[in-house]
Amino acid sequence: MMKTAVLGAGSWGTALATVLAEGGYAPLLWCRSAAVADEINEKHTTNDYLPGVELPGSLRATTELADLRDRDLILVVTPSKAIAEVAEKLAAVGICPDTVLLACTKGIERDTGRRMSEILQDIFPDNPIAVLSGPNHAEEVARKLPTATTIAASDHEVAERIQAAFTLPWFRSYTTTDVAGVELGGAIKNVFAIAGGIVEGLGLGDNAKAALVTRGLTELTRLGVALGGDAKTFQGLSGVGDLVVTCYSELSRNHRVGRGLGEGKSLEEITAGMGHMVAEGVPNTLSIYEAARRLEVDTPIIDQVHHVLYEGKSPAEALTDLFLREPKPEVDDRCDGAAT
Ligand SMILES: NC(=O)C1=CN([C@@H]2O[C@H](COP(=O)(O)OP(=O)(O)OC[C@H]3O[C@@H](n4cnc5c(N)ncnc54)[C@H](O)[C@@H]3O)[C@@H](O)[C@H]2O)C=CC1
Ligand SMILES: O=C(CO)COP(=O)(O)O
Repeated sequence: MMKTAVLGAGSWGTALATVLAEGGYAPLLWCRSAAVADEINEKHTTNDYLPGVELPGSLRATTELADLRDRDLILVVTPSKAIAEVAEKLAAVGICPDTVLLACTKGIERDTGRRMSEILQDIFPDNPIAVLSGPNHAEEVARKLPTATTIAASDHEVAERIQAAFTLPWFRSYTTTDVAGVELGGAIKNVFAIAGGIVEGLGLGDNAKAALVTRGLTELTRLGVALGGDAKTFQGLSGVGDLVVTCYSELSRNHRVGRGLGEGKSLEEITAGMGHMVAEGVPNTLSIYEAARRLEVDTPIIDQVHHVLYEGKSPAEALTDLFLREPKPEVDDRCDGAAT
């Protein structure tokens, strides 16, 4: 059986560690904080991240990166802004060349536009790199509520090995070789999750939400294909699946950011109230907006979320500007029937 570890003990890293533990993989969870590691080892809880959840006894925590040296599979689940720094530290302690690194963080690096798996591949050029992403709220996974996800690796055999570790009566995983598509869906949907929250905060109703999700999928696909993903992948769990779950769910931190903005709160006020929790859509809106501008892809909803977050535009004005754009057909015949 593979020896496993998880790098990053926030809600998602810990929830994924519970899946591995339930499958008999006895994961080692690397925590930045000694207090979090002690709580996990002594009480089998992590009340700041997954309150009310009893963690499996076979899940052990450590603060020593060197303890991860002998692992066959390492899940990387820090926030996107920390992934390069933590991965560099792991590289400095050294891991085996055949250790598989599985990126579970959702985001795109600003300035370089690198996906999380590309950051890992640059730091670990000889190691196999894979990605896990889907409609997966940590709080539900940790409570063993039925969940499906996607595992991507350019080498299908690697994806299948990981899939075996993520197959339980309540956790199902699917494989693909479209690494870019899976990662891009998870990162880009964060921006639409903020927009979904804005729709709720403004009290705009269900028609508006359906329009956002549908037009959002068109926009996500258009940008995702331009950035190297396969259009079919965006119809799957890591694309439309994740878009729907975060646009509709109160569990989504990005959704909560958007709702606060719609209710008239400032971004600073909202993020201060979220404590240690990351809403990746906040930095991701910048990196994704900038990537779209570099490629000259039309992204009207992403543009408006950017203007609300970073240019002080009011959500109501952003909505009016979206609706009063030049009228156009829903499907553009000039583009082989692709939605415009
Ligand atoms: N929470 C969820 O339901 C899901 C989260 N994700 C993604 O997983 C990633 C991690 O999110 P969560 O676990 O939810 O985070 P979280 O908001 O629960 O906690 C953040 C974690 O990151 C750690 N951290 C912050 N800065 C760090 C640094 N510089 N070095 C090392 N660790 C650092 C904190 O100590 C904490 O453990 C994000 O990219 C998120 O989008 C993906 C799917 C589901
Ligand atoms: O990605 C997620 C669910 O699939 C978690 O969403 P948030 O980061 O918005 O909480």
